[in-house]
Amino acid sequence: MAEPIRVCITGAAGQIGYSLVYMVGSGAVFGPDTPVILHLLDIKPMMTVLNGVCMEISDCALPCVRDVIATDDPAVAFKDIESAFLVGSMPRKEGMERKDLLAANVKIFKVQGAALEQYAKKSVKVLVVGNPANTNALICAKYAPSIPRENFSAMTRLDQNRAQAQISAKLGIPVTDVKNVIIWGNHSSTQFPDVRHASAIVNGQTVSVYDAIKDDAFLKGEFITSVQKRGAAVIAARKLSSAMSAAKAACDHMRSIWEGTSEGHFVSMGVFSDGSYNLPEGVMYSFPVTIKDKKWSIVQGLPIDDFAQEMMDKSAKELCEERDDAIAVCED
Ligand SMILES: NC(=O)c1ccc[n+]([C@@H]2O[C@H](COP(=O)([O-])OP(=O)(O)OC[C@H]3O[C@@H](n4cnc5c(N)ncnc54)[C@H](O)[C@@H]3O)[C@@H](O)[C@H]2O)c1
Ligand SMILES: O=C(O)C[C@H](O)C(=O)O
Repeated sequence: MAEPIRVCITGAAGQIGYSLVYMVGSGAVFGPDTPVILHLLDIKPMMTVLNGVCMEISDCALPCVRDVIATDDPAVAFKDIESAFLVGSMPRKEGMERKDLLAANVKIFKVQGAALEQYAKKSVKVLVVGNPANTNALICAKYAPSIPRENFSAMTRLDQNRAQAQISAKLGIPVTDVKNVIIWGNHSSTQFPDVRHASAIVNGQTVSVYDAIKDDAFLKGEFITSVQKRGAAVIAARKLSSAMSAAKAACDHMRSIWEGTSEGHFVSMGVFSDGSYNLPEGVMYSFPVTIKDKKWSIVQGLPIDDFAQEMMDKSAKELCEERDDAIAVCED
């Protein structure tokens, strides 16, 4: 067996944490032959609950789990970690937008950025799940200046998975036969789920999703809005925000970083914008990326029509506003 990897999960006593600790412990992210030492962080009042989670991890008898450290101290939680899932923060309730969480959550990511700076390995890969995820990731990176900013990313993989699942249902094909669906922009209702560059295997042939569906009105209308509003639909139904699917997406995201993307495939994640596709720099924007040796590169040169550029710009504008609000909150 390989050397163990120290992996931190924040908000480990919460809903997403409950699914995520099991998935990471079962080898779904770093592989069945890589042992993990789980560093589980939550706040002091949740330590009894977290203790119960630890009992259950033990009772799962997971072969990959070498040790579990449960704590309310970021100094302990982030010590020498190589991978971090930053989940711990408040979820939205029915009727709220994710950016309504900014004032409550962004300071958590300021404090945790500073703690990562002090205690984590400089090579740590940090995935921000807590909402508003793109802007929280931006702030977290800002307060961890000695960790390369490319090591921070925000989760839009759940949106990608949702879009992929919708296309597979529409075409009546397995979800694995749909590839290269893109999520552009913010993990919010301004995101742009884009299938212009996606392909699918239909009757044994690889075809463009656009040509296979042949329904411009659906792809520019209902498809986009249903992905944009899926999180709210789950909250309306469950009275709680998505958890199992969010944990699965977080695992997919981190596994893509660890394993890389395969030839001809790309995935979407919120990363530092370098101004590609005429979008503003200095925000965490979800782009299609390929990944090799744990480093992502934005897929370049995709043809973008006027409809797409308008959608992409709208989400960029929202991210610039969120960034300015977040900086103001942190400097308060
Ligand atoms: N990016 C995405 O696709 C996506 C998907 C689903 C949920 N989310 C977000 O993930 C976050 C967590 O959702 P949940 O359903 O697990 O919420 P939850 O309330 O069930 O759990 C959150 C946990 O975080 C803990 N916590 C709060 N502040 C903390 C801190 N400073 N340090 C460590 N832990 C802290 C809480 O005590 C709680 O145990 C929310 O912000 C939610 O909106 C994002
Ligand atoms: O919608 C939410 O608030 C939770 C999460 O971001 C989701 O997309 O399900």
